[in-house]
Amino acid sequence: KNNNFYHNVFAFSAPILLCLYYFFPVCKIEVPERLTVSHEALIKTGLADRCISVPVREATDADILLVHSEEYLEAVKKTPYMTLEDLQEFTLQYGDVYFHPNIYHCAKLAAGAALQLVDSVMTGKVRNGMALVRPPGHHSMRSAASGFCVFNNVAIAAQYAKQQYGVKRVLIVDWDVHHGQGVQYCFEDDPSVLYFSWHRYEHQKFWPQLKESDYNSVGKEKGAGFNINVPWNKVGMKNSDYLSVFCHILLPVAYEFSPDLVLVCAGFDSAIGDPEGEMCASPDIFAHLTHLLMNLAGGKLCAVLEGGYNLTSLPQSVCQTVQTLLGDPAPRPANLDGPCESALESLHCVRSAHRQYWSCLKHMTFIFTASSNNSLLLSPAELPTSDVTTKRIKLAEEEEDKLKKVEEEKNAEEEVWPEPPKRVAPAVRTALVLPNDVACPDGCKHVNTSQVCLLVLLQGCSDVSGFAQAVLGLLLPLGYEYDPSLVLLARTPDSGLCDSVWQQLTGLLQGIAQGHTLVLMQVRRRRRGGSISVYLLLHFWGGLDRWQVF
Ligand SMILES: CC(O)(O)NCCCCN
Ligand SMILES: [Zn+2]
Repeated sequence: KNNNFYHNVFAFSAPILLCLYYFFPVCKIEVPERLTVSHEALIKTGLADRCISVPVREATDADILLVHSEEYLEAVKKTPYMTLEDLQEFTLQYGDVYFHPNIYHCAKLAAGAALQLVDSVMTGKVRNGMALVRPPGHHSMRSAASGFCVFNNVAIAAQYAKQQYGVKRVLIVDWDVHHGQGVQYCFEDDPSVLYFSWHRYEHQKFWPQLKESDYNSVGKEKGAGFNINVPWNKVGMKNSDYLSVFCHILLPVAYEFSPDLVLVCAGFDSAIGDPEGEMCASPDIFAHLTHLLMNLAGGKLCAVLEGGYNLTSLPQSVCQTVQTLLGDPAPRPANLDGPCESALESLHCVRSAHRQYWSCLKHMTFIFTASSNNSLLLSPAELPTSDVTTKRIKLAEEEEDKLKKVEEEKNAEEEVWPEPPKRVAPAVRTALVLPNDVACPDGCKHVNTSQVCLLVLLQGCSDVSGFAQAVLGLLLPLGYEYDPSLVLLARTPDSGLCDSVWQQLTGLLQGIAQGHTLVLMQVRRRRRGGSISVYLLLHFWGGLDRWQVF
C-alpha cells in the first residue's frame, strides 16, 4: 500500500464529494474509512510490520480487457471529464453504483493491486497475501458496473494468472455476503475456474435478486459443475453454518479440483454486525476459513477485499485473515453448535445439484436428517427425494415468516460481540525429538525426551475421495466441534497413507487446538535386534486441558 496515494485521493476527492453530495447521494456504507480502519488495525496489532508492502500499480487497458468489453472501458474512461449531470446520467444506467470523477483512477488501482499480488505470489516473492482495495469488484460485469463495483478485480486476476503464468486451474472462493454475479457470468462456461460463492439470498428476495444466484446455477456447457452457489435463505448464519459448508461442500470439491492458485473474494459483510449481511459469524471464523484454504494450491492464496461495512467487525476480520496468512495458529472456534436447518437445506440442495459433477459428492453417504441434526457432522440417512426437499423448503419458508418479526426486532438492536481472542505464537513453531545419536536438522529445536507424551496410530485413506470422506467429512467437523487442546497424530510405515494425504492431514488439523499438534512418525531402521527407532515431530505450546486422539 502506498500511503501518499490515500492522502492524494482524500485531498482531491474531498471537495468533489462535497459538491457531489449536493447533487445526488453518495454511498453511505462503501466509505474510505473502510480502508483506513483496516490499515490502522493491521498497524496497531503489529501485523503490518510482519508483511511486506507491495506497491500498487494501475491496471492497464489490456489487463481490464481480459474481462471487460472495449465499449465499457471506453465509457468509464470518460467519467473523470464528465459534467455532474453527465456523471449522474452515466451512474443511473447501472444498479447500486456511485461514480465520481476519481473512481476510474481508483478502480484501476484496485485491479492493479490484485495483479501485483498475483505477481508476488506466482513469482514466489511471497507465499500469500491480501489486497485491501476500493472499489470492490465481484459484481461488475463485462459491460456493466454494479453493487459499488467498477472493474472485476478478482476475475481480472484469475484471467491474468492464466495468461501470464500458465495457471491451469484457479479456485475463486467468494465469502462476501452478496453473490458475485460478475464473477459467475465471467467463468460460467470455463472449467479452468471453479467459482464458489455463498450469499444472502432469502429465496431471491435479497439483492441482487437473481434467479441465477440459486444453488441450481451450476455453470454452463464445459463449465457445468464449476459454479457453486450456496444461498443463505435466512439471516443470522453462524460459524457452524460456515464451517459445515466448507467441510461438506467446498473443501471436498476443491481437493478434487486441485487448483494451482486460490483467489478469495474476501468480503467481510458476512461477519456479525454488518448492516448488509445481518449474519452472526464472529470475525475469528475468517482465521479458520483462511487456514482451511491455505492447504490448497501449495499455499498460493491471494485475498482481495470486496465488501464489509461495519467499521468494527471489518478490521477485526481483516486482522484475523492476515494473521492466519502469516502462519499463526487459528484461535479456538467460538460456539460451534451445528448448522441451522436452513443452512442444512441449502447444503443438501447444493450437494444434490453437484453430485453428478464431483465424485467426492457422489460417494459421500453423509446426508443430513435436518430435524435431528445438531452437530457439524452430517448423520448418514436415506437420500431424501426432491419433493421432500421442496416440502422442507415450504416448511422453512413458513417457519421463516413466523420468525421474521423476531429476527427484525433482534437485528434492530446494535449487535455486540466479544473482541477476538489474542493469538500468540512462540518463536519456535516446531521441535523435533530425536534419538540422541541423530543430529537435529536445521531450523528444529532439540526437546528433552522426558517431556514426550504417547500417541495412537492412524489407519486410513490414501486416495482423494477416501481422504475427502474420512478427513473433510468426518475428522475435521468432529475436530472442530470437539474443540480439543491437543491433536495427536501418528503414522506407521504400513498405514497406507501417501505423503500428499499425510501432508494435507497435518496441515488441516493445525486449524484445531490452536495448532497444538503432536505427530509420531514411526520409522523402521535396520538394526541387529530388528528394533525400530521412533521420531516425534513436536508442534506444541501453551497450556492444555483437552486432548484429541487420532
Ligand atoms: C462488494 C459488495 O458485495 O459488498 N457490494 C454490495 C452491494 C450492495 C448493493 N445493495
Ligand atoms: Zn458484499
